[in-house]
Amino acid sequence: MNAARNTAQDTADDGTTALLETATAFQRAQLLLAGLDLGLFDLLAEGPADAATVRDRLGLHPRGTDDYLAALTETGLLEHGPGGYRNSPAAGRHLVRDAPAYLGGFLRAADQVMYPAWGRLATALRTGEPQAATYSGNDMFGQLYGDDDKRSAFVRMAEDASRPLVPALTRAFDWENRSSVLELGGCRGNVLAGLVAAHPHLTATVLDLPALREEFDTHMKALGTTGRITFHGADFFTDPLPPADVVMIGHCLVDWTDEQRRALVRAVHPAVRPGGAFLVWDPMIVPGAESCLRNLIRSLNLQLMTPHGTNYRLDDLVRLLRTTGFADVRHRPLGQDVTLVAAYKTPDTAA
Ligand SMILES: C[S@@+](CC[C@H](N)C(=O)[O-])C[C@H]1O[C@@H](n2cnc3c(N)ncnc32)[C@H](O)[C@@H]1O
Repeated sequence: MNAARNTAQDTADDGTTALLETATAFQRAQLLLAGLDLGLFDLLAEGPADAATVRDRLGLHPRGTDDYLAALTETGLLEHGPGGYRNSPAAGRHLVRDAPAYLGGFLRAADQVMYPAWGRLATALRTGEPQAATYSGNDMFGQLYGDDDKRSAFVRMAEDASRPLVPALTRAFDWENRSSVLELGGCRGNVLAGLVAAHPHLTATVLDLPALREEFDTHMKALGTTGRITFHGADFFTDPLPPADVVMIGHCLVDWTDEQRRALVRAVHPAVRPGGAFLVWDPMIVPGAESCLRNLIRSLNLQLMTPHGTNYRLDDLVRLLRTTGFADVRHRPLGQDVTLVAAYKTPDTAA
């Protein structure tokens, strides 16, 4: 055997390095998730600390602490200077409890629910069965919402995923010329709260399962928006949908099968007032787009996490909206790999 063939250069060039990095990507994920679990980023939000202080304050064993902090520094999540370790700006914004853009709800779900389920991807691919340990059977929302901790964890995860989209959503549509908006699956009203803050003339309604009413009331109180947004407790598959100029649904159609998506879109059409619009935002699969791999992975995540969910193709949704009777369908990227689709209904000219 030629020893020169074993150089790092050779193995990198034949794809070994990239392949091994992919195979061990869970190790990098745990660098971040363990920091969250340990409270490291909260500690460093108080001020810089050296390794000994971190060890003492978090009760860590000396064996791994130095390497761990050095590794987090290499990832860019920590910075190291004269005062010791400190959070990077991104860690300070997103990994510190009480920071406005804290992503702990999503990251804890990633750690505690998604991470173990991804270890069973092969089983899911063989059986088609979800692998989340948080519910069983088909009534996912019924089971999650029947347990205070699971409901709270789910709601926070969902909000962390949609919160970064709100500023773009307030700008990506002509809200000024509409007066009412109904959000289907609008959860605790977090997205609508951002929307009405930017467009105070809007009359806004969240339609979501009745089990979320209390969460909604508490959240509106916390945001200081009580009375500004109405909660309509209903099942969007079986109950009548109240009419609005704009009906909106986000991070939601992905939870269902193609057949359920078709049924929901058909139910929405009569609820959109003439001249109004139906807005859908989701991490849709757009072949050839830079987001394609990430959204295919998100689709597999939905297959692990939900009884029915998959991401769907943008083209399929556009076709469905046109065949349902929407006159004009447009789309644009919203950020975070999410596409916003706006389907317009023709104005009523009979009057
Ligand atoms: C993934 S969450 C998205 C929440 C919100 N749109 C966001 O992006 O933050 C899906 C939402 O759909 C709601 N939902 C699920 N099934 C529903 C049904 N049959 N009728 C009404 N809402 C439903 C859930 O309660 C949940 O709030």
